[in-house]
Amino acid sequence: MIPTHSVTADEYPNQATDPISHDHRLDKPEEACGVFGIYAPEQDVAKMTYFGLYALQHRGQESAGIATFEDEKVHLHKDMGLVSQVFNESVLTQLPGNLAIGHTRYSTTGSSRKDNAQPAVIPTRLGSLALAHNGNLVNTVQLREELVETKVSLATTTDSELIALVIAEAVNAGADWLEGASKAFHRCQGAFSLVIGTSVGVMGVRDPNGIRPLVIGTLPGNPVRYVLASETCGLDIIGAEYLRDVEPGELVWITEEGLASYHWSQKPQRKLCIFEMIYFARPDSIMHNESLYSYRMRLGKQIAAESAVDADIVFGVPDSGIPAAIGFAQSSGIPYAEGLIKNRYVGRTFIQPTQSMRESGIRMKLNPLKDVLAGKRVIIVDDSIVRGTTSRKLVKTLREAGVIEVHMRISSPPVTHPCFYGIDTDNQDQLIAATKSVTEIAEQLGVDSLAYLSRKGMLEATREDTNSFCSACFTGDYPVTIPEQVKRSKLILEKVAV
Ligand SMILES: O=P(O)(O)OC[C@H]1O[C@H](OP(=O)(O)OP(=O)(O)O)[C@H](O)[C@@H]1O
Ligand SMILES: NC(=O)CC[C@H](N)C(=O)O
Ligand code: SF4
Ligand SMILES: [Mg+2]
Repeated sequence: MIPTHSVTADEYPNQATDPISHDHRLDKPEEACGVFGIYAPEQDVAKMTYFGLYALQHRGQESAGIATFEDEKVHLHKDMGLVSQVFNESVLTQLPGNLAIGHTRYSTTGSSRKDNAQPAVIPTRLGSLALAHNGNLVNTVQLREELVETKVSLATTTDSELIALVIAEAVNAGADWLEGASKAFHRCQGAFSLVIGTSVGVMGVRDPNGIRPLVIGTLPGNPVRYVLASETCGLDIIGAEYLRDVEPGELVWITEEGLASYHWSQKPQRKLCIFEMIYFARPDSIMHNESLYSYRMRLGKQIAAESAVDADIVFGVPDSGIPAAIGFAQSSGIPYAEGLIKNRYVGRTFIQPTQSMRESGIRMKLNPLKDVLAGKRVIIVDDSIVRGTTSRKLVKTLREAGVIEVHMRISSPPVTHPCFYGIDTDNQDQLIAATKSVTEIAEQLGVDSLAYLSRKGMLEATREDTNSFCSACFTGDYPVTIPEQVKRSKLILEKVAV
């Protein structure tokens, strides 16, 4: 267990100790986070938040934190590590309150260190606010400059703290919580699904495009109490029932009076991240009234229809490639088998911060079943190829295990563009499909054949309006304009207008 300590909001540092220029990971997105919020005075809100974060652990594994509000008093505990390492029974008992918010982080703006862990707690004229953010702003530099100009001191190098500070600025200028928050959101550009705690209640907010998910649940009992979570798996774990999504451009305000809804943005236009559906969110989470497991199975069926090939067995790359592989097997009639066994104690390799950690992580994580594979023609299905690290290693491993033909099928299109909204698909020059054709990638990976899913197949399989998704990492068509200087940091191969 990692030793932890609890701090009150008053002890929270408010001096900038990590100037922007010293932070090598500023504006270098890596992943998306998990957020959770609950208003339930009759419950142990810290413990409920702990369980909610536990279910959202796949969204961020660097740090975790919980803030509870006990009337005017804020209790905050956060540290580096997994939820199970940061919290234990005795820490949780030091977090009493009527309401709580929580966060699991994968840093996207600001380095991975304790000061940058969330929730961010900021004092205001109306008392403290605590904020947990999933997403990534694209106007961080501009916001930071505006705040520095008004002599606001920064305690962290995250974009999330800036959101909290602009809310505080509006509140300190005389606005109430709701006015202050909606004023502040107009200054933020990019992806933000937020859960905000105050002494009065909990807010749930989504940016006008609803790029990152955020759902509302209800707890059984009288009066009805409300819960917010990044995904429905965060509701299931505490026995809350899924009510609905927070809508793009919506603010829900959960207090003793119940839940009130406000539409703070005049121009909401839904652009949910399609990568959440393909890979990032948990397969047991519900989006559009069905599990992502079902959507991913349909993707597998679709790629089987688009790129059939003869083989002896089909298997998926654990974990996230499995539903699509099952769909492929069902549709093609080729038997599904397990070809790789995953060491369940190794997490997501895609989200490791360095390439060498990713490389060693894959070997530790996946081991071939030689007796199943030897002498076979195999179809291996994965949800995505980003840098190509996983596939390159796996093909080598399969050949060593005696496989005679490797046919790789990917249940998404080639990733050609970086993400600026909170998932680390890396700089453009690191994306294998940004510089190579499918034939060249197949050669580099050493497969007998390689096929990706079509963009049309990916979008139509959602059974939703195909315009209601962000799919910029497959197209370069970014729904929220990226400032030129931010573009230049990652769109290395494109001609960026200056
Ligand atoms: O081309 P790459 O850069 O290697 O990235 C793509 C791989 O990373 C992800 O898996 P990961 O192992 O991170 O997580 P999972 O266990 O949820 O599948 C994804 O499912 C691909 O397998
Ligand atoms: N991955 C995320 O959603 C992280 C939120 C925020 N941008 C941070 O870096 O802390
Ligand atoms: S660019 Fe890709 S990963 Fe980023 S939000 Fe859009 S679809 Fe998701
Ligand atoms: Mg994977």
